[in-house]
Amino acid sequence: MTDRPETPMLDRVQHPVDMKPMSDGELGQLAGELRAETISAVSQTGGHLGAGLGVVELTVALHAVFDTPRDKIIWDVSHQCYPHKILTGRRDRIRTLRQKDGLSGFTKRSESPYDPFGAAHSSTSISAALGFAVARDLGGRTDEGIGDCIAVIGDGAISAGMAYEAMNNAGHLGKRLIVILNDNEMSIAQPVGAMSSYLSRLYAGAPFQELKAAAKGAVSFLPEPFQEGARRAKEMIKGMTVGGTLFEELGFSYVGPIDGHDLPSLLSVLRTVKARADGPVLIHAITQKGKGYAPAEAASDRGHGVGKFDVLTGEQQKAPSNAPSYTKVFADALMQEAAEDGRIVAVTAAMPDGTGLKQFAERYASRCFDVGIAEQHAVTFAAGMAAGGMRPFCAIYSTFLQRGYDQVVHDVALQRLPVRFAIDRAGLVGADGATHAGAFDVGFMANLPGMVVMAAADEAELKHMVATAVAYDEGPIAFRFPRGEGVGVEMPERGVALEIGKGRIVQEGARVAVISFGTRLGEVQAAGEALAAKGITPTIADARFAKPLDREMILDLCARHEAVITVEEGAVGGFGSHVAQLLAEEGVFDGGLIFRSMVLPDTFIDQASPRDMYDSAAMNAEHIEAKVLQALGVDVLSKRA
Ligand SMILES: Cc1ncc(C[n+]2csc(CCOP(=O)(O)OP(=O)(O)O)c2C)c(N)n1
Ligand SMILES: CC(=O)[C@@H](O)[C@H](O)COP(=O)(O)O
Ligand SMILES: [Mg+2]
Repeated sequence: MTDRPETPMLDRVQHPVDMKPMSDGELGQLAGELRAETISAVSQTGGHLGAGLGVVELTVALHAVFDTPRDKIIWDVSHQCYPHKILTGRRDRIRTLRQKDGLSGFTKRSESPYDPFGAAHSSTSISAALGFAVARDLGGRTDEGIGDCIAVIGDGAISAGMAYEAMNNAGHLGKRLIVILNDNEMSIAQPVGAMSSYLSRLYAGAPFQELKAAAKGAVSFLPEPFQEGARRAKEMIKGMTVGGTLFEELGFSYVGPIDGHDLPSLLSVLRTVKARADGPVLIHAITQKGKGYAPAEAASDRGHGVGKFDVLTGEQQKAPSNAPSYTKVFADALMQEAAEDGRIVAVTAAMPDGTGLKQFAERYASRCFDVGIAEQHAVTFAAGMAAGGMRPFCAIYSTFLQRGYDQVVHDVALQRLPVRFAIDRAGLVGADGATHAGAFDVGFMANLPGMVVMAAADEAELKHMVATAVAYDEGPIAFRFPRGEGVGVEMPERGVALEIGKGRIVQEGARVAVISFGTRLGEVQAAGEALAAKGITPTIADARFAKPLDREMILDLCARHEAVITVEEGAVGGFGSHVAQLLAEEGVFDGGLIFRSMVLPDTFIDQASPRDMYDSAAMNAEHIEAKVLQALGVDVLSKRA
């Protein structure tokens, strides 16, 4: 396979309508070329490879049978959408995936009418598709009209509660709705949980379709050649189980399992379902993540997320690294603490690799819990363990913790339970873009009574914060840290518990104090050096805590400086807002203090490198320098001249 494959059939497709005249044989050729083009594109951009490769045939079949964009295909998580993007007018930009000003790595309404619903967090597709179906039936309008509503959801994503809430509602409403369960027996890591085992049992050991094509309701949907087999299957299933599949009990017609790489079968089933469905239907397609690209098929994560790679060898480019990642520092520190304290347990919601807990699980199997994509449950489960005398660490990305917020409020904070929240991917994360930005956690955690909220300025601080969280049993405590590698500071042998609510002065200066919360500290220091060359030496402090604030330190800094500036990697409502509240309450503004707060702008920032994203947020060293000069009334332009 070359970097730019020959794609004569794919070259004929600008939009799905160009597939309509193709024969089934030509569609088969198209699928092969689409797979090659996907591999070629991702080799140049990096990104989510395995999931897209697993749905190539499904993507072709869906666009061949249905009439998008009138019919709505809603991809769950949508990390598998690259082949869909190639077929829907975006092939010319597919090599800009996940880059600044390029295509998003996920579906996005503003990008294309073929993306009727944006996603990136999982398990939303059935709810959204049902919403479209109800809108359709109530006479709602979109520019393209509304036809069939199709949710494509993975076996990992269907483990989340929201999917069941949606199926419960869909079964009750009885609207025509198509759900395709793309079952590749993989989440990012190995799938976990009873639902995963149930799905395996639905097809384990059985040939596709003829044996278990469907139980009762599904038979009528099947193409004629399958019906006799399905009838026989029904008889067999009757003998084996009480009632139908779980999906049928919820009110869906269940079709499957079918081989999701067998294009003729897929086309046949989709055409029949399109022609005959009169209520909710679930099609269970068995696929292979990474299908058709040996290095992805062989990888333990089936090529879930890859860097740029050599197509021929599969070898991925690795950026040189100067320091351990924050994630690794967290996980190592936690394992070190866990060796001394048997009450420490760890929880991840389907992200054992991403949170670093994989190693923890290997060493302390009985004390580490991957609960699947179930952040709400993860939080309350941790709360239960805390109530039961354990010291739970709930390791969740900032963006995914959003989903467990009521549980944080109602189950943890309200009961003052000592759950430790390790909030990874805080701040702007880069290629995953706005959906994955860790922008809001300081705001939504620090406003909760009794919650302690810390941010690590570097990897040594992170180690101390892990130790602080271990030692703190009075109530909930959270610490945040970003994606990517640390700054390379010297690391203590072991973390030391910090005094709760105490910051530190990093550099003494005059006139202006810059108080940093989190890893912008490096940029603040760089700004400090640039300012020193201009004759201004700022005092620099590391707040460590957004809650409780170090009132004494902050008020003292205000008393000793003309201007105070806060800097944080988060949206308004976070650290700076709490400082402003303190200063207002204490009447500090009445004395004429100049105060500025640097936060993320009030907009969702599209994907780019983290540095570029912070540039567009005006939060890099040069922006901090400019903010200091402006606060002090220094005319920046004439100074530069
Ligand atoms: C709410 C939420 N939690 C976690 C994730 C991280 N995540 C992205 S894809 C994925 C696995 C999805 O598995 P599955 O639905 O089976 O899709 P596959 O990758 O196997 O195609 C996870 C855990 C997410 N996107 N959203
Ligand atoms: C699609 C998704 O949500 C994850 O795959 C995410 O892209 C992982 O991000 P990290 O690379 O930061 O772990
Ligand atoms: Mg899967």
